[in-house]
Amino acid sequence: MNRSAPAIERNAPAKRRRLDGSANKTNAALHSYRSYASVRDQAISNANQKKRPTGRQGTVDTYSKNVQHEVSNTAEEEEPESTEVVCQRLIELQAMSQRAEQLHAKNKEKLIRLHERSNQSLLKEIQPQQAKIQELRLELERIQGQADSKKHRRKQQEDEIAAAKVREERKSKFETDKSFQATIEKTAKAIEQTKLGLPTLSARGQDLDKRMHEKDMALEDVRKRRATTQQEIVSMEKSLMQAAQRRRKLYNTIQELKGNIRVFCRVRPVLRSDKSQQHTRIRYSSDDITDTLELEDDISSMLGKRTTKKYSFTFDRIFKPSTSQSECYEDIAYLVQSALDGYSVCIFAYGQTGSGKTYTMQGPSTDVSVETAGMIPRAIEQIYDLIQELKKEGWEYTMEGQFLEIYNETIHDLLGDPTTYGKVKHEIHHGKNGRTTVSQLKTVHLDSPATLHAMLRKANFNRATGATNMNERSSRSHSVFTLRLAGFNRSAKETCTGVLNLVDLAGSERLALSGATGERLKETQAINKSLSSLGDVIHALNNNSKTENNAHVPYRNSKLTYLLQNSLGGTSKTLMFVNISPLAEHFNETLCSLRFASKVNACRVELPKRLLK
Ligand SMILES: Nc1ncnc2c1ncn2[C@@H]1O[C@H](COP(=O)(O)OP(=O)(O)OP(=O)(O)O)[C@@H](O)[C@H]1O
Repeated sequence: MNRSAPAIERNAPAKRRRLDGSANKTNAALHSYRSYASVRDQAISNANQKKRPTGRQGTVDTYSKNVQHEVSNTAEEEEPESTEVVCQRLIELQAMSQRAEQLHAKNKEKLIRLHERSNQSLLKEIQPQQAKIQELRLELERIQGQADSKKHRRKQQEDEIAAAKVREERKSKFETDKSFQATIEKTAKAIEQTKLGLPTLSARGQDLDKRMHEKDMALEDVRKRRATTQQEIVSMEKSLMQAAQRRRKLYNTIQELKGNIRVFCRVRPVLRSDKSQQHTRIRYSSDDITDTLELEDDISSMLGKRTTKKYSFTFDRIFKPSTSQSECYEDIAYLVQSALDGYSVCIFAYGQTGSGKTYTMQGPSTDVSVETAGMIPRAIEQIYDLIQELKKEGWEYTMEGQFLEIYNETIHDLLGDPTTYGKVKHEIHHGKNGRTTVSQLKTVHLDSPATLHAMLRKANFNRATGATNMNERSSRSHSVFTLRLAGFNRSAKETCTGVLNLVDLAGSERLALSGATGERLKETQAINKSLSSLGDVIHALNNNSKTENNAHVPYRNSKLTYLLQNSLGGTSKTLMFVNISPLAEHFNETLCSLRFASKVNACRVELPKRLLK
């Protein structure tokens, strides 16, 4: 309705214009007819005036003439007509006039009707529009009214909210004030009560203080008793340790008396650089005297049944992967002391490549520190310290070091000129006094730890010469560090000489290496020869100890066994480190090394004797 109302309003003027047009046309026709009728009426009236002065007949004639004259004047100048014609004409004119009048009236009536009709239709058309307009107006007014009432309501609400806010603020202020007042009152009451209870509290406080003091005293007493107990525990632990040490020493002495070569086993940790991180399952156990390790291996039978096979080995000491260099050294320190006491001591490391022989003997190839230093630097350090101690008892010591390498069954002087390798022949001699010497070896006088470190650096450098890398060369040759100690006690007129041999053997897995050619084949054959000779020597020594025979021991079969003759079967104090890898992929090689070490452990050698000059 709202949308159609303006349309109707828009169309109304056009319709009005159309109706006005037709009314105008009728008016124009009426106007022209009226002009014509007025001219005619004027003529007739003129004619009548002219006729009136005379008699009736004369009047008519005059009138006719005048009319004729007037008509001719009015229309055109015509020929004078007869009265009859004029009358006739007049009658005609009158008839015409009547007809015109009638037409006029008719037209007028028609026009009026037309007007009325058009007005009515207009009215009809306008009426609904007006009604709509009215409706719209009413709607507008209603909406306006609603808007106004809403506005009014909103205003009222706003006013109410503002009033409520004011009320709320007043209320909260009032409540805050009230609660504040209540708190003040409460606090005042509490203060009052506290004041009243103060004497009781102070009495209770004193009582508490007294009890606290008593408890403190009791605690102190307990502390004292605990400290005493702890001291007792420490001293008991100490005496237990001492007892264990004594038992071990005793055991060592028994072993020495029996002539056994002692064996220490060391398991290296899994390294980040190891390709496979899967390790062998190893169980460790120990009693007061020996340590045992048990390797576990899962075996599948032909029928697919899986069983776990265990391999158990007992050695004098077993060092777990977590054992530090210093812990390892603690157990060989007494041997180093023996070298100062005039014994020949030999410590050698056996194991496959990468099992930690060089690490044990010297320390890591990089980042050597006080913690990671191996057995050689620690031994020298200890010897220096002991020499200082023994000075107080009148002993003067000198130390000399030699470092050789057995590579392809040839001895190289690691402290000499590497360009002369293979050109200089080094001979091994065993003296009657149990001393072994090698000819043409450079001897370094070790008067300070610094000279020792310089010597080790030079030996390592020479060992690396000609090899693709040091680790490779170290696994393909045996290295022997010899420390000779000569002591003289001026006041006691006593002398003593000791020897400490520290041997890092070639990788034992090389024994199984096959398919090598050229230089590698030669190396493999040489390592095979020396390590299998070592095995043969151990085997023969074992047999001798079992049968109590003194059968031939094939020391001369390799440079290594010949060099170590006095250490293996002689009067030396010998200790072997069997280094093993923790990795599952090296399980078989580990097993071989442990079996070999067990045989070495069972070997009986001659009783150690002090070396004489
Ligand atoms: N107990 C250990 N703690 C930490 N790292 C070790 C330990 N034992 C060995 N390693 C590391 O394992 C790697 C191999 O050790 P090492 O070179 O001593 O073996 P190796 O048996 O002497 O080998 P090769 O026969 O080739 O001379 C080195 O990187 C070494 O630093």
